[in-house]
Amino acid sequence: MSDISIVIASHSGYGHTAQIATAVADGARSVAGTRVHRVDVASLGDADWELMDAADAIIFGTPTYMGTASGAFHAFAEATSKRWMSRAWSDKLAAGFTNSGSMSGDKLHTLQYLSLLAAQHGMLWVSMNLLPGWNTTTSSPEDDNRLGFYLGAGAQSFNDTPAVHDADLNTARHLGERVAEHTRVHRAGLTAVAR
Ligand SMILES: Cc1cc2nc3c(=O)[nH]c(=O)nc-3n(C[C@H](O)[C@H](O)[C@H](O)COP(=O)(O)O)c2cc1C
Repeated sequence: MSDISIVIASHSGYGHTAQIATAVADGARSVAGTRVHRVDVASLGDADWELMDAADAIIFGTPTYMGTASGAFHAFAEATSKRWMSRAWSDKLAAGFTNSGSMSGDKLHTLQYLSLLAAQHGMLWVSMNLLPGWNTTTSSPEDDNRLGFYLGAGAQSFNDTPAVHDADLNTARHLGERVAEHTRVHRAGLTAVAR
């Protein structure tokens, strides 16, 4: 089977979400036969759009600003409307991640927004399938999925330091790996059906 291609299309105003995006990319790359590309949705060129058009999967990422995706990400989402019209991204796999300053910070709304964007494009959304951590007296904030999101990867970064949390990086790697694995399964199924 030829390599699959995954694009991580993300924005980061101050660098935290970019670190989460790197972890998602590392997770995806850990699956043999996966080519991973990163595009910054705040400064897209023709080559970036071509990468997304050719990808088997697109993983959307954005910080949560004012309870939703950043302005730069929203501008990108609007710019995808030409692809919406032509159904260029239908049946690609999709997933999402977000990062914000508060533990909740209304990140769920951002993940819902990302999944809706994917649904508008007719994409196939990949959830976390990672049970929540840090929800018993014996568990720890170092657990994977410490914030308990199912729809996508949620990360929390304190506003006064560039550091991001190790557990969130692990959670992001899990998402990237899961998307890559399912993208390979999907590709194999398409190939089998076409025979
Ligand atoms: C304009 C703006 C709005 C923000 N709104 C929220 C918010 O709604 N919820 C939250 O938890 N944090 C909020 N934050 C904090 C950011 O989510 C946090 O600093 C995050 O780590 C930024 O990611 P970045 O470094 O990738 O830009 C906001 C920050 C900015 C600059």
